[in-house]
Amino acid sequence: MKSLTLDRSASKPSVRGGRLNFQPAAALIRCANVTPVFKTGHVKKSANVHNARFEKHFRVRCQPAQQTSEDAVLEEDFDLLGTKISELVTDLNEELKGCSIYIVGMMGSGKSTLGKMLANTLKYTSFDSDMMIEMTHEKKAVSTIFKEFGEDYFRDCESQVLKQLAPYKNLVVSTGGGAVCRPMNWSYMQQGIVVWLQGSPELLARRVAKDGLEKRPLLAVESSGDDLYGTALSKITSLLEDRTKYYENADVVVNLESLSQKDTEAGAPTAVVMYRTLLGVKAKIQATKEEREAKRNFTIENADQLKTMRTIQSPAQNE
Ligand SMILES: Nc1ncnc2c1ncn2[C@@H]1O[C@H](COP(=O)(O)OP(=O)(O)OP(=O)(O)O)[C@@H](O)[C@H]1O
Ligand SMILES: O=C(O)C1=C[C@@H](O)[C@@H](O)[C@H](O)C1
Repeated sequence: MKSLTLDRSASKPSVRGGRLNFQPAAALIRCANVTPVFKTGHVKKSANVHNARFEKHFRVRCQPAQQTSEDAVLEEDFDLLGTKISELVTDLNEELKGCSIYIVGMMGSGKSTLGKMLANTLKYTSFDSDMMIEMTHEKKAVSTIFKEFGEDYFRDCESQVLKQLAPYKNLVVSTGGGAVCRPMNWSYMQQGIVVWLQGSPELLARRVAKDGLEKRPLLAVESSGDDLYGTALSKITSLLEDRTKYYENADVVVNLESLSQKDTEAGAPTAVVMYRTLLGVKAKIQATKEEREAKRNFTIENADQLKTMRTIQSPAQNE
C-alpha cells in the first residue's frame, strides 16, 4: 500500500511505499508537553489503554446531555453557571482520570471554540485537527490543501493526526467535521470519550454563512451567488443526512439550541454548551460504571434466562 510522507521542507507532500510517517505532527505534540499512555512503535500497553479498549466493547451508546428547565435559568445567570461548572469539574477531575475528550460535529457546530474553553476548564491540552494539518503543511489553509492535493489526501492527513493523538491522555481534540466518516478514525477517537455537538442545519448554516464560505471547501465548491445562507443550508442538510449515522456513534450528544429568547439565532452560548458537555460526560462515566457493575454481578436467576443465552459446546460434546 502506498503511504504519504509529509516533509516540512517539501513544497508538495510525497507519496511513497513503506510505513506512514508524520513527523511534523509528532513535533507539535511534543511541544505541547503531553504524556502518552503508551509509546507508539513498540506498543507497551498500560492498564489505562487496556481499559479503554475493554470499555469500547461495552460502550453505553449516545448518552444524551439532557436539557433541563434549569438550563434556561443558567443561560440567563452566568454567575450561577460558573458555579455549576466549577462543581462539575471538581467531580469530573476525579472520575475522568485524564481520559481524553474528542469533539465531533458538523461545520459550524463550534468544535474549535468549545475545544479551547473545555481544555482550559479541565486543565487539559487542546488540539484542533484542522489546525494541526494546516501547521504541518507550510501553514497552508485547509481549503488550499483540498484544492492542491484533493480531499482524499486531506482525509489521510486527518487520520494520521488522530492516530498520533490517540495514545495521549488529558487532551481535548476538536476534530474535522468529516472525520467521523472513516471507521478507522473511531478506533483512535474511542481511546477517549466522543462528544457530538448536534445542531439543526439552519443553526449551522447561519453560523457558517456569517463566517463566509471560503474557508470551508465543501461549501465553497457549491457556492452560488450571494445567497450564502441558502448555499450553506442545502449542502449542510445533505451532508448531515449522510453523516448522522456516524455521529450517532458518539458517547455523548450535546444539543446546541438555546432555550433563551435572546440566543435563538446564534444557539446556546459556548459556556452553556460546555456545561451540557460536562453533564453528558459525567452521565456517560456513570452509565459505564453501572454497566460494568451489572456485568460483574450477573447471575442466572431462572431457567427462562438460559433460553436467551448462547452456549458454547466443549470439544468433548461435539464428538
Ligand atoms: N456557542 C456559540 N454561539 C454562537 N456562535 C458560535 C458558538 N460557537 C461557535 N460559534 C461561531 O460559529 C462559527 C464556527 O465555530 P467553530 O469554528 O468553533 O466551529 P467548528 O465546528 O470548529 O467548524 P469547522 O468544522 O468548520 O472548523 C464561528 O464563527 C464561531 O465564532
Ligand atoms: O465537514 C467536513 O468535511 C470538513 C470540516 C472542516 O472541519 C474541515 O475538516 C474540512 O473543511 C472538511
